[in-house]
Amino acid sequence: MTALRPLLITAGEPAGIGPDLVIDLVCQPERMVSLPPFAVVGDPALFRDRARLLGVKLEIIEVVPGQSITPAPGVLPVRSVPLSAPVVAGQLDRRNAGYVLACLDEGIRACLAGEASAIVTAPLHKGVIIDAGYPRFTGHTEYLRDACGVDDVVMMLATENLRVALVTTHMPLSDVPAAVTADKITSTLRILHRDLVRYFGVSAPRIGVCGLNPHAGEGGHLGREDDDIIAPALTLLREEGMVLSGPLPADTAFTPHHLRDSDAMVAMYHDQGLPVLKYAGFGRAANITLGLPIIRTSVDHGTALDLAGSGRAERGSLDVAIDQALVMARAATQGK
Ligand SMILES: NC(=O)c1ccc[n+]([C@@H]2O[C@H](COP(=O)([O-])OP(=O)(O)OC[C@H]3O[C@@H](n4cnc5c(N)ncnc54)[C@H](O)[C@@H]3O)[C@@H](O)[C@H]2O)c1
Ligand SMILES: N[C@H](C(=O)O)[C@H](O)COP(=O)(O)O
Repeated sequence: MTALRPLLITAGEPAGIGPDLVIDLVCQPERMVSLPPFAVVGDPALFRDRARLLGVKLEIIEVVPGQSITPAPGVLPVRSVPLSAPVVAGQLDRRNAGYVLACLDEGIRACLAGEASAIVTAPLHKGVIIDAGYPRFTGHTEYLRDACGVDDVVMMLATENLRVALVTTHMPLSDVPAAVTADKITSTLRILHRDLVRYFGVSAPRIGVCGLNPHAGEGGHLGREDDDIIAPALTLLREEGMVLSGPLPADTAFTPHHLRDSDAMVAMYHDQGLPVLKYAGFGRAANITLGLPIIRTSVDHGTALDLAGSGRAERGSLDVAIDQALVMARAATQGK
């Protein structure tokens, strides 16, 4: 098997639990013997201070692009990006918003340059980045799309037996109906279909698609988008050979009856699909950005400022995100 290039993990919001999670990761001997080379992108001083707060003994080794070291328990390989301001665990500071984006930029650059096999992102705080002077920032997903120069990407979260992909992502609920266009639906489904085959080993994907309105519009009595926009888009894609069910009434789309026949379920908006996924597998799911020229996975949770530095943050989703990135990176290597 071809050796993978190093994996990069961005530590995300420095006042959140991202630093705690990567420190916890490298303290697990069984994880360290099973992982390929990796490095965390962030400020070494942040990890040193957080390890002290957590009462953890940590050796930090700074690595440069192209350098990889064999994972070892208690050793944190760091690709250094300097903080702009000192960090207090649990307290956001706008001055570090540029640092969070610089870490992300370094991960993207390294993946695009072929120096890294994938990027795994710990959570960032969208609000503090927007407040710091990046008004168009809405999340990693959209930032990665723009940084990688692609027209569209798909946010999919996956846990043991459920995959949920979204047509629309980070926008006010009031903007959703106008954003559910035929083009957006067809683009989402084409990206999802292609990446289920490419990265998830699903040779002939069966995809369920939720409607937008209650009871998928109740024949037009509870909204017209289901009949006028979603159904025709699905008809077009079926003519291309896709196996799709829907538009399904979203309230029953996630019942065993439908899930049994679906390799992924598509929701029209964030809180139509993600509460179901997080109910089914919070802490055991990964967030995957499909449609990028690079591989990116993330955790299923946010910055949890209330837990930063407490030692109570659970690492489960970071493990799943790392494992998912490695599966995808190996699939990409084999596909070449
Ligand atoms: N991948 C990402 O970058 C990502 C994902 C989700 C949310 N966020 C951002 O995080 C910020 C905070 O979001 P939120 O408060 O809605 O959600 P959150 O996930 O940070 O917190 C929700 C609840 O879950 C708990 N929790 C979260 N992660 C946990 C963990 N690993 N172990 C134990 N408990 C955990 C928190 O303590 C809190 O009670 C927002 O800015 C949001 O946009 C980022
Ligand atoms: N929608 C994601 C979730 O609820 O878990 C989260 O906000 C992260 O999104 P990005 O990966 O785009 O930052």
